[in-house]
Amino acid sequence: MSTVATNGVVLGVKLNTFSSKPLSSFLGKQIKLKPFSGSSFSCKKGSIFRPKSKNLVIYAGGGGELISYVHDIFLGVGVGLPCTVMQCGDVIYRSTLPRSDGITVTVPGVVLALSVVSYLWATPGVAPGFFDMFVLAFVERLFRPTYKKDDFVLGKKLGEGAFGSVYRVSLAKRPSSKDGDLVLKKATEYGAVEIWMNERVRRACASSCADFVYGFLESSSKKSSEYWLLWRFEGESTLADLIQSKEFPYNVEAMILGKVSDLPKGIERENRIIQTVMRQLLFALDSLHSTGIVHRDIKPQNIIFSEDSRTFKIIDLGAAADLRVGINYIPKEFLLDPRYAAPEQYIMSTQTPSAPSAPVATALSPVLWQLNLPDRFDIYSTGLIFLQMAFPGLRSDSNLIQFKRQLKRCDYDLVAWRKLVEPRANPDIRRGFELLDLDKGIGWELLASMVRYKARQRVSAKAALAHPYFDKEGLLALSVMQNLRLQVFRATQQDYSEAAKWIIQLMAKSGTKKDGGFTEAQLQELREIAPAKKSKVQRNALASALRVQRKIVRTLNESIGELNQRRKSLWWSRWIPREE
Ligand SMILES: Nc1ncnc2c1ncn2[C@@H]1O[C@H](COP(=O)(O)OP(=O)(O)OP(=O)(O)O)[C@@H](O)[C@H]1O
Repeated sequence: MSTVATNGVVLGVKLNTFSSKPLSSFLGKQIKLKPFSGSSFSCKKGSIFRPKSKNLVIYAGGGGELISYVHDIFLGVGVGLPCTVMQCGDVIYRSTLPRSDGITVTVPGVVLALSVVSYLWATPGVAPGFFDMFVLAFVERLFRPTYKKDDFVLGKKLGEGAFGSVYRVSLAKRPSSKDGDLVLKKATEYGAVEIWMNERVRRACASSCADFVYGFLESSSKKSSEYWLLWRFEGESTLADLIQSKEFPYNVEAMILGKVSDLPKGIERENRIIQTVMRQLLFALDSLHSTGIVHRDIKPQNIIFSEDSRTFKIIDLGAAADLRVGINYIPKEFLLDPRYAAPEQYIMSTQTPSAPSAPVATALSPVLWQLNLPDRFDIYSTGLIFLQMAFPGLRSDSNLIQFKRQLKRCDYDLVAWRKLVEPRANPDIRRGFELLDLDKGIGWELLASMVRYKARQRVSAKAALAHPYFDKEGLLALSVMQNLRLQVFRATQQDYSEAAKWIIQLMAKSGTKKDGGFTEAQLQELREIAPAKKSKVQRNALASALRVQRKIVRTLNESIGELNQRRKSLWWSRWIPREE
């Protein structure tokens, strides 16, 4: 396919009416054609074309094929590939061409357009990200109120972490406002990341996280510069405070519903309350993940109850990673809370190179997201919160850590853990299993799909929200569609490694040419079975070599990550306002 409006080598010319030059002088010459009006005209290679204003008939072909191919592809989107939508014959005369009467929709065109749109909108969303960064963020900056250090009157200290202190504050200019209707965090480290994440969240899914007001770099103090972050005061209690109370979950019921339920106290009522908390949590997480942010520090201490909206919201985005542009791509080990962290240390495989630059990271983000499923890190932590809500015995730090040790000994298999503890369980543990076993064990099923060793086998926040556990009437009242959904959910939660083994066995015939199938050696490769045991000395040498190799790869990855981090911090920290 070639477009005559591009440059090319003249393959043949034919005098039509009049020409002052001999025909042969054009042959094999590199010529430059000026695009004529409506230059989107194209035709098959070798076909003859007669420009209106010239007397030459030119065989199109030669150079410029690549440009014209790209040109044709773009023309093809939604319009159809040129010669499939134009009635191009072998010999085309412009005057005989049908006049284009708008866009002609073709199947390949629609498929191509849909594929491009789905890629651009797939999590974490390249296209919405582009709009967010270059339009929404810009417009927001024009209209948002700005603050500086002297605008605040500090109140009570709410918390002090390793990376900053948090205070209730009020505005100095508005003495009438109730003391402390704002929360201020003075962050020494990770403040810039937190400002970035909070601004992204405010634009994309404001209801998921605490209501962020403003963040800036305050460098006027004698100490090293600090990032100041400002939120609206959401409420007094975090989920950690609430679950530590003996009254949990009844203390949450009144807060969420605004009244106390008439139902008698018991596991059914408790289950309802826990369901509501889990639904709110998963909803917040789903919104966060849909916009490409992974929190990485989900724990009851970072879930605040918003008194205004009567919902639980997420706070503390200092350890979050923005997978849309690759900020905080490689996590810092010490940021992860060992009590709630998933077994994998990294949200992205260490084989995934650190994103080289924001545009490349953005363009690749849907692929990297699907390859690594980084959101499942938060799902594991949320599963542990679910577990703590169901089992009061696991609410203390020491018991949670002991549970994690037990689970590790059971190869992170929650079903195996249940088999281990249930026979000798105390009444508290037994009550927890009873609660999860309501409605044919639908709560247990959801929990087990969240707390899994392999990230890929964990359910996503969106899929968890669609789980029948959240249907008010319980499993017995499920409609046909809901039952179908449950079956689909169960099918997607299967571990297919056994099925894969079975298929491999089926494929294993004799491995001869006559019977077909794989040879034993080929099967060995497919099963990824370790090669036959080597001698002890050989094995030791091999193991040491592998260890060294892995260490080198890990160190390289981490250093590249660090370097990129520093390089990247240059571009995105320009978005963070500084105090004037
Ligand atoms: N928007 C808010 N409304 C009400 N309270 C808040 C808000 N944000 C934070 N807090 C309170 O401040 C405390 C500390 O907040 P945050 O976890 O963000 O700080 P941090 O310095 O990262 O703490 P840590 O290092 O302990 O995690 C929270 O536990 C919560 O009680």
